[in-house]
Order: sequence, then C-alpha cells, then structure tokens
Amino acid sequence: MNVIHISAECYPIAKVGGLADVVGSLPKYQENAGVKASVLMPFYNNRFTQKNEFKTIATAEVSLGEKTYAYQVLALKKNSLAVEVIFIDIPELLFKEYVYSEDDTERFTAFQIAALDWILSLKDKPSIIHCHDHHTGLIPFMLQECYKYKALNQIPTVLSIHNAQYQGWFSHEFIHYLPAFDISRNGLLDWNGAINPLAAGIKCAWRVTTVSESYMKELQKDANGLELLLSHEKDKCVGILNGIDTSVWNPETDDMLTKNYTSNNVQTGKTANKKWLCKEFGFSLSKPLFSFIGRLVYEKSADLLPEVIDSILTEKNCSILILGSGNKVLEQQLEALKSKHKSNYNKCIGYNEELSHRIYAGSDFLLMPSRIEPCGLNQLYAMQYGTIPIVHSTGGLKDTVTDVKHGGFGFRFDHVSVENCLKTIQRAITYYEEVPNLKNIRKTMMHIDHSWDASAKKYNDLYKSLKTN
Ligand SMILES: Nc1ncnc2c1ncn2[C@@H]1O[C@H](COP(=O)(O)OP(=O)(O)O[C@H]2O[C@H](CO)[C@@H](O)[C@H](O)[C@H]2O)[C@@H](O)[C@H]1O
Repeated sequence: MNVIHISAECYPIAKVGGLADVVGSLPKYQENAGVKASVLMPFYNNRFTQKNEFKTIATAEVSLGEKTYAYQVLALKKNSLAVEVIFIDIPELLFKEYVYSEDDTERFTAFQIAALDWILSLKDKPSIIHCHDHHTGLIPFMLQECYKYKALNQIPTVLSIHNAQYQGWFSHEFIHYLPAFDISRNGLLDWNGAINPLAAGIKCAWRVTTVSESYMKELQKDANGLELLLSHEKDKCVGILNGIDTSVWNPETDDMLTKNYTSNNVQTGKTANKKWLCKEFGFSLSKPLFSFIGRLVYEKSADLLPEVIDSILTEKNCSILILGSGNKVLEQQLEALKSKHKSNYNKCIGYNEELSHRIYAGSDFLLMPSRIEPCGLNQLYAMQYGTIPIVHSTGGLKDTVTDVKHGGFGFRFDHVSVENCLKTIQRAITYYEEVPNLKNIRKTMMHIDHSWDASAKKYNDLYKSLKTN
C-alpha cells in the first residue's frame, strides 16, 4: 500500500504552522508502520529550494480557464529527507517566497490540477490520496467528477482538516477553472453561494479526519459555517490526534539548544536554557518565565495578550516572552508594551524556528489560551521539553493536557477571557512558588509518549479499511 500526501506545507521545506509539522513527520512514521508514504507539494522560492538541487521528472501544461501555465514536476537530486517529496513547479503561480498570497485561488487550483494530471500519468498509481486542508480540498471532487480523472476515481481519498476556519472560498464565476465535469453536479462545490473547497472536500472525500477527537465533536457545533455539513457527514469523520516528530523535537538531541537534557537532568538542563533566554531578553532568572509562540490571530486569542501581559506584569512577579507574527495592530500593541515593562516583558515579532526550540526548552510555562485549537502542537512540544502548558480547554488542548488539580501536568481554564487567563497564570505562579521542586511534574510530562507511533498506525488502519482491491 502506498499513500501520497498532497499539501501546501511540509517541514522542513515550507512551514507556516502546524500543518507543515504534520506533513513533514506523519509520512515517516507511516513508513515505519509499513505503509509507503510520499508527499506532493508546490515548489516555492525559499531557502530550501535555493539550497538544494532538483531534477525534472515530467513537464506539462495546466489550463485555468483561458490561461495556460507551463509546469515541471521535480524531485530532489539527493534526498536527505526521510520520505520521498515531489514538487509541482508552476513558476508563474507558485514560485513565491511565502506559502500563501492573494492569488491563492489560481495558485492552489492550478497546483491541484497539475498534481492530479501527474498522478494520472503514473504507471504505479498511489493506493490512497491523502489531502490536507482547503488548499487540496478540490481534489476529492475532481477525482470523483471530472471526466479526465475517471481512471483515478477508484482511489480512496482522505481529507484531513487541520483548521476549518479557512475554507478557500471563491466565486462561482471561476468554476471554469476546473476540468470539465457534469455541471449539474456543481452543488458539490457549493456552500452558501460560493465555491467552498473545504466543503467540497468534506462532501467528496471517502473519509474525513480531524486532528483530535474533541475538535471533531466541536466542529459539529462551530465550524465557521460548515456545522450542518459536518454533522451530516459525521459518520465518515474520525478524530486522530496529531503526534510529534521525536527526531526533531527531542531535548536530548536538539542541536538548537544551549544544553541538551533528558528527564534525569531536567532541572539543570532547563536552567541552562532559561539562562540563555534571560540574557538574550533581559529577564531575571529567578522569576517564572511564561512564553507564547504562535500566529497572532483571533483563534489563538492573541488579541487578549496585550491586556493580559499589562495586567499581570503590573501586579505580579514573573516574566513574559512572545514569539509570533500576524495581525499588524496586535504586533504594534505588543511592541509598544515593551517600553512600559522593560525588565520582565519582551517579544520577537516574526518567525524564528530556532528561537522557538530555545523557548520551549528555557521557559517554565507555555501559554495557549486559544479559542480554537484543532490539535495544537505547541503544548506537545512544551511537555516534551518539560515546560508546563497553560491552556484553554478546547479541541486537542482538552485531549492532551490534564490539570494539576486532577493529578495532571498543566493548567486549564474553561472560558476564554482576560480574567480567566489572569486567574490561571496566578494559579501557576503560586504553584511555582509553593511547589519546591517542579522536577517531578516535568519528569512526568517528559515521559508521556507524544510520538506519531500510535496515530500513524490509526491512519494506516483507516487506509486499509478503504482499500478497494
Ligand atoms: N513565530 C513563530 N516562530 C517559530 N515557530 C512558530 C511561530 N509561530 C508558530 N510556530 C510554530 O508553528 C507550529 C504551530 O503549530 P500549531 O499546531 O500549534 O498551530 P497551527 O495553528 O499553525 O496549526 C493548525 O494545524 C495543526 C496541525 O494539525 C494543529 O495542531 C493546530 O491545532 C491547527 O490550528 C509549531 O511548530 C510552532 O512552534
């Protein structure tokens, strides 16, 4: 059995967020569990593509309405990645520095058509096509409905929803971008009067997965307009919790850290990493350090951060560090707070992979007040590095973090508000001050197996249940 994952992001090639981490790691673990896995993604103009050499394995053209774009299918000359990755290079559309841009309808529609044209040309076809998020949501529809893909329509499709907030909507006036199909079937593309690639994927994929069980249930009540569809299709939906790549996220071997450590020397290891952060960002080593890493958007409750930071630092004895980018007004507010809280607040506005590893290792607590968190990887990385997560009880956060008051290893609160964030941070500060040694809770967290082993097997079993021949 062989699966091809089709995705806009894949770590370490192109990463905006957690989607890249999943597509960069799940296939490796699937291979270990006996299913051959590869990745098909766009060819961007970024550090990875500049630093590596590629060979052309096919050339062709893709049409979007009246326009035609030449493209190549590329593979790495020397593959140092754990799985095979194939690239669709449409220079006029996809070859940009950043993964996403304003013309994503054209970019990702062309990418999906080129991807299927290439699969159609293969002698050995994949046994499963696994799509990720709305950027690849048209694929299950096209396989099922477009005349030219008839030869592929017995290949089972799986669509994973990493984030249902983004759906890739575009107007019906662009329906001619898609290869020919029976137009009376265009209702499959529609949701609320627009072409909705995520909705089309949910309707047409053989199975739909969400990245945690709780998120699957939540989507039936709150899915940015798709609630009805998701409750209607619930029998083909399954929640499979994300894992983490322990060859990348491992404090014992992570070469981005100041000092490597295991659960046996977690205290000294974390202190050495905290010292580096405190020196770099001007904090006192003796105060508990709370960090936030992520996209500065509403789903992550990033809009609450300025008020939370200002209140907590006016009253309490702790330090706060923010790493993220997103909403520009919020970025400015977070910048401005620095002049008021010089010695115990700092921020890095931008994207910095290495710093994120150092923050997971050197912080005492990681803040994740997300309003919506389909799975969340940050809390898993934090726990892997012995850092205590503070989370809103939602989605995957609810499925992976148990509160200390129930014998667990984190702090949870139920409703998102500045007040509840503050109360929970206060609870964590008291815990930090009163529990003489956080070693035990850190050790407990570090011993939990968050690797992909169990979940990769669940995906493989799901594929096997869909096999048609
Ligand atoms: N400024 C920055 N600098 C460096 N690194 C940064 C960064 N901002 C974010 N990151 C990194 O990006 C990743 C974020 O992953 P998450 O899964 O927590 O959220 P995201 O919303 O992107 O993913 C969506 O998809 C994933 C995967 O399914 C789900 O877990 C999640 O709930 C869903 O919202 C982590 O690796 C984090 O360290």
